[in-house]
Amino acid sequence: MIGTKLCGVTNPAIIPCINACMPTYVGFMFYQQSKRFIPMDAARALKAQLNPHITCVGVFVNAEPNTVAQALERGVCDVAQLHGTEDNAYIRALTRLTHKPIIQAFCVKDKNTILRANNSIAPMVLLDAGGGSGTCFDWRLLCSVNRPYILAGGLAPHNVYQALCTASRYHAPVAVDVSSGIETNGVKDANKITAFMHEVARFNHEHANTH
Ligand SMILES: O=C(O)c1ccccc1NCC(=O)[C@H](O)[C@H](O)COP(=O)(O)O
Repeated sequence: MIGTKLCGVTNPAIIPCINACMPTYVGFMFYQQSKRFIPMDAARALKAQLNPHITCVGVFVNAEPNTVAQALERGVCDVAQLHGTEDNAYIRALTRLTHKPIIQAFCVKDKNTILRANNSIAPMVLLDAGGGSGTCFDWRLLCSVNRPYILAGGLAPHNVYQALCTASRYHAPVAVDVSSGIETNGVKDANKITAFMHEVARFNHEHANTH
């Protein structure tokens, strides 16, 4: 079963739709320069309204390890996604402060990015095109992946099924991540969320015995 991560949630009005769809993860952007930035107090309030079986991911860009560890330890989020230039030394420093799960994001440009992701000491990597940009990378590069990963970057209801078909020829992701593709005019859109989740469920149903 391939999971789902709905990223950049800021609006309490979308929570009933998310609870009805039951994604694996919901992402909160704690990077102030992001147009999807949400303060930690507001994220905590949204988390309290989410079904407790949904895992909340805090997205950070080159934040101080202490800031990330505190958000995890105080329960603002369950998992930290590192979306800047954090390296293995940073991850070692963070894991001295917290044992909570970490996802390291990579903006895939070429095969070299995939090789760097393969060598990450983070328990999970997210392969993206550019943070929240709505653009895809060349999915054929996934032929070089040799570890569990989350697929991101320009996914949307119209292309997520095809992305999963292409990725699964090489190495299926554990989950797909989406942000821009479930928005209309910068706001999360219940119809697009439902359509995205439906497409992933369709793939899972049709490939039930192959992953
Ligand atoms: O979403 C942002 O604004 C963002 C800004 C800076 C770094 C990361 C950001 N998003 C992280 C995510 O996990 C997005 O879901 C991922 O990049 C995919 O975004 P999209 O291509 O828009 O689906």
